[in-house]
Amino acid sequence: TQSTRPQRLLHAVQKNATRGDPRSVVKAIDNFCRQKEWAMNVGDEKGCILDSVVSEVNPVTVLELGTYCGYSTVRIASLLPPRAKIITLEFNPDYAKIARQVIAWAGLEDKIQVVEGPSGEWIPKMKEQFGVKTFDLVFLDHWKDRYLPDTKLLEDCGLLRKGTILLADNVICPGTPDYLEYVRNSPRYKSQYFKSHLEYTKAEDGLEKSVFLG
Ligand SMILES: Cc1cc(-c2n[nH]c(CCNC(=O)c3cc(-c4ccc(F)cc4)cc(O)c3O)n2)ccn1
Ligand SMILES: [Mg+2]
Repeated sequence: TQSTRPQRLLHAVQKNATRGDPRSVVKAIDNFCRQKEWAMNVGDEKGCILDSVVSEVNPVTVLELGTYCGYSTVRIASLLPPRAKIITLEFNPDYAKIARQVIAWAGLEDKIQVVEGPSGEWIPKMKEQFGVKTFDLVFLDHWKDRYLPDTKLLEDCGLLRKGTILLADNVICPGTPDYLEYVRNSPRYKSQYFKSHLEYTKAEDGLEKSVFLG
């Protein structure tokens, strides 16, 4: 039977990356997506902006919304201090299966928990299920129409603290206009736009970094 794109991406990792070497996993995925098939990873250009924000925040507890094949999960986890953890939510079970294998190839399974299911259902369970108090960093990279409702849900569930950083992918392409309007106009956030390009293309896209002011 025909393989899927995530399966072909995983095979490219297993063929070209070194086990236990997260940076080689990231490079193998970027090469596959640039030379063979486009895929919706944050990519290397926006990935460097992600790296700089993660290094600046030095988070202990990270929430990622939208795992896909685990590219940004591996990118973030490779920069975290030893006892830091990432919880990453993925809606599609086939993507989650691939992501777990990419994460294992990078040797980062101890830092990462892949959770399957819709963000709207899992966010209210974070405290009781995973013993989370508040998140230091939230990377929004899931369904674009869920960025705003899920940000409000995170606020209402007390999962954000003064200084929590929200970093949102795709705020231009595919675009998240209602989310942008909210974080740029709400007195509870200080926002900054990092102009870049849609992964592996010349189309404009960017990341929006927003600090929750409490
Ligand atoms: C827990 C939970 C998780 C999810 C969830 N899990 N996985 C995702 C993936 C979402 N990501 C995207 O759709 C996406 C799309 C594009 C794109 C596509 C086509 C184009 F032409 C141009 C750009 C580019 C990107 O960078 C993207 O990130 N959502 C959903 C709900 N609840
Ligand atoms: Mg994205």
